[in-house]
Amino acid sequence: MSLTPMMKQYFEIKENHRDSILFFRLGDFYEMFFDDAIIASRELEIALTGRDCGLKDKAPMCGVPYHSADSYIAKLIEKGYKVAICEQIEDPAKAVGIVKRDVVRVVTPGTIIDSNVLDDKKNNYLCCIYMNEKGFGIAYTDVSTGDFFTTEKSDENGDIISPLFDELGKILPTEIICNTHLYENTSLTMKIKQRFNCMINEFHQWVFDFDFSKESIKRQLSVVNLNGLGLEDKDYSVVASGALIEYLRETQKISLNHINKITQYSSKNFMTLDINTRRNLELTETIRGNVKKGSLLWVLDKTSTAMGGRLLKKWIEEPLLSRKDIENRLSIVEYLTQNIMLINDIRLLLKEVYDIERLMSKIIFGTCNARDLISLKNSIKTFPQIKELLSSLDCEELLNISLNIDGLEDIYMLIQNSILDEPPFSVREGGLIKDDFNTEIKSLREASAKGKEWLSKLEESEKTKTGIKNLKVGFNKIFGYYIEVSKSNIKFAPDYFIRKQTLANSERYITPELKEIEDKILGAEDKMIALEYEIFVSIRDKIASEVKRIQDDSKVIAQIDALNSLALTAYNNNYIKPKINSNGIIKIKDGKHPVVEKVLEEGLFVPNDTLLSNEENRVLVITGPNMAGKSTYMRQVALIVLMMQIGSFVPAEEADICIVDRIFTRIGASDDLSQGQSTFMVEMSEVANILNNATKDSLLILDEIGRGTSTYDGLSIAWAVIEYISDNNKIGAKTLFATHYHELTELEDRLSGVVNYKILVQEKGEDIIFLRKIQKGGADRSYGIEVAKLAGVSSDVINRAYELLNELEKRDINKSEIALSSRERPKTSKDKNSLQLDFFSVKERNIIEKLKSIDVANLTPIDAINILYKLSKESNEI
Ligand SMILES: Nc1ncnc2c1ncn2[C@@H]1O[C@H](COP(=O)(O)OP(=O)(O)OP(=O)(O)O)[C@@H](O)[C@H]1O
Repeated sequence: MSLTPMMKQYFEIKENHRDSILFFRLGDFYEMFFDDAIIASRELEIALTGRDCGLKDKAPMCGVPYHSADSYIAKLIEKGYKVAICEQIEDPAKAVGIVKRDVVRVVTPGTIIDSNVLDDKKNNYLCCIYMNEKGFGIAYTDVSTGDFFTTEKSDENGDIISPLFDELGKILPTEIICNTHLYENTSLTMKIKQRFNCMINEFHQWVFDFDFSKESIKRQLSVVNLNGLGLEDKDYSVVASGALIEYLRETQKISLNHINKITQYSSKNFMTLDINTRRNLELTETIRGNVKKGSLLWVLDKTSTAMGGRLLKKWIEEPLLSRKDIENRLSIVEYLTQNIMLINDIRLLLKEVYDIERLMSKIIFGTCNARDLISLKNSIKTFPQIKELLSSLDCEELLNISLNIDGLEDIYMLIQNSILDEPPFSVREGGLIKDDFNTEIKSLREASAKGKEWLSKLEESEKTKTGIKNLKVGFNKIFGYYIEVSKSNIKFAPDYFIRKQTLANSERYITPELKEIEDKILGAEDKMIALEYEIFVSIRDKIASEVKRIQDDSKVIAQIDALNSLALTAYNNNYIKPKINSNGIIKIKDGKHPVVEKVLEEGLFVPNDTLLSNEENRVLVITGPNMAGKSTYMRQVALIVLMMQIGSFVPAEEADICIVDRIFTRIGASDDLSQGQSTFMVEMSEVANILNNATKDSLLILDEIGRGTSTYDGLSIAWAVIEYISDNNKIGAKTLFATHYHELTELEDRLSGVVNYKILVQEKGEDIIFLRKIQKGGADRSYGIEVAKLAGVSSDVINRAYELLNELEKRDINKSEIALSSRERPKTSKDKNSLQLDFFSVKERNIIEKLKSIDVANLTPIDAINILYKLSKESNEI
């Protein structure tokens, strides 16, 4: 027994696409066979059947209709498979023997372009990593928009893994291809896969070659050399970019002309945010639920176009470091906020602009329809007005952008003159092209219309001839045109009526004359459909040749949309324009958390001030009861700084902020538990990362460091961390440090730059009232049991907890007396007295110091009484 010719062809094609599920086109279906069929039938929940393949057993088979294939492909991609689409590549009518077939495209998570599957306001990145011991290059592209970026990092002896993760945390690719060096590091690839929830595969090692890559880039960009592309001395970037282009060539099979620019950037241009910080600050999605609602993006995004939405998201992910660039964005936002009418006008105008960035890729892939072209036409119509707006905003000067509208009029007129105003979705069923655009279309349409006139005349004459009043001419796809006669009138049907179909209540006939008319009508319609499609494709290709210009214009529109969105948010929420300083100060008056403020009922959010500097206010140790608002306050400061650095106004009454190079956060438990690390281990590795990478220009948000282990270990770690961070010779970074270890408030007196802050609560009987106000000083209690009570923990447990607390506090006092006497004192001073002072609390020490300074011998009795009264009052406040 041997394989059928078709199965032979199947195996030959499958051989080259072993890692993909092969969609094999047979008529109106894509069929899958053998293992592919077993997998697909399980994943898509479709029936598994069998097909004779020339062997003893039938081949397992399942299939999906051609017309609804997109949704099935999307489902498989979502489940982590690649799908190779195999089409008939010659006209079956002209084929000699078996019709030729080949794979026309491999769809992977990173190369999907179906707009039903992609999120409008999110890029879908395919990423290539080239890595060796000394460094890495990353190139990534969004095939649906044509964006292509690359960056690299090399460090002979340093850490290249953290920067790699930082970059990936920003890109969040859906698919990664990499070289063998990285792929063989299975623990690293596993970590990448789990952390970023993406597909990661090795690509041919021979592709990761500098000269080969150089040639690939030159071919893709149609340039003779790489000069002026920013890729000089960027060997890692060149190799990663070349390999990525090669992967696209291999999977997409067509030349992707919309990818015509490579943007090389350095991480030094943007604030570095590691993946934990992005998550903790909930920049683009929430920690719980991973949804946009509740994130900073949710508050800031008032964009009108999908392109603007995607760009704003990118801005939030890449806060700027250049003061000039930030100020330029801010000044446009400021101008707009002063002209709310202008903001609204821009919004109205931009609402008419379609996602032309993705539309151009559809044009390149040949998947756009006539409606898309109408949308393009309507978008282009707004361009002259948008251009005018840009010049009124000084965008050309401030942002160095301008809208190039030369020649777009031709595209507008081409679509206007050719495409009907409301064409169907399908481009293969006619009804696309205007009569006047093409004389042949006009005469074919006339012939078809005339045919329909003949038909109605024929109907009338047959009614007269036969006397059957309710006789009618109809059409269906299988039998074509027919004459229908109801059951009760069949007896009047003449002999020249040839029976074609019998229905329950009627009989259908044809006549030689009807057949003749049908041939004329259908012949004209078939020809017309074919011609309309041909004309449509030629128009599409003509527009494709303008891809670069339209893409550049779409980028300009995205910028104005993103700025307008920032302005509208600022206007609606009464944000203010932040000042930028170069002296390392973060000074905020009545700052608010942009998201919590929106979630709470209007007026309920309590604003707070902040003062951080390189000197006395470097590290703020923040204490306060559970639920008081410590985390909210710290995040609010980080978000206000970050908003300023994307060029946004900020939620505050006044803000004078310095540019920070990085924001680090260590908050709560991460989800690395799946990777076999304990909560505490994760916490400590995050702390290690911060201590290793923070600089004096960084902003650190540290929430309850050390709480993941025993009290004394945790306290000691937290203490040591503050010492290290506050030391100008080590890090000296501006830090907000929230803690329930009240012992840490002692550091205010020991370390320069450390200041205590507490968030106030008011005790009312057994209850506490959260005031949400921050104030200088340290808190004395955590009120954990009161908060547990508020949370609804049963009174039995609460009462028992109070009992235990009393018990433990008593024990703790005894223990701390012992501990204090055995604790090794810091050897900071040789002065015996000052060493002994360490035995006392800060307030006690202050009192002792005051007493020491009083000349007791010369005091009058009244003075002595007054002093003792004052001191006893102070000590009562302890
Ligand atoms: N300034 C504020 N104004 C009004 N409500 C606030 C404010 N800050 C925080 N809240 C509310 O208080 C809740 C608790 O705040 P948050 O989580 O910051 O407390 P916390 O002190 O960090 O608590 P814990 O120590 O238990 O982690 C928030 O969910 C928010 O609704």
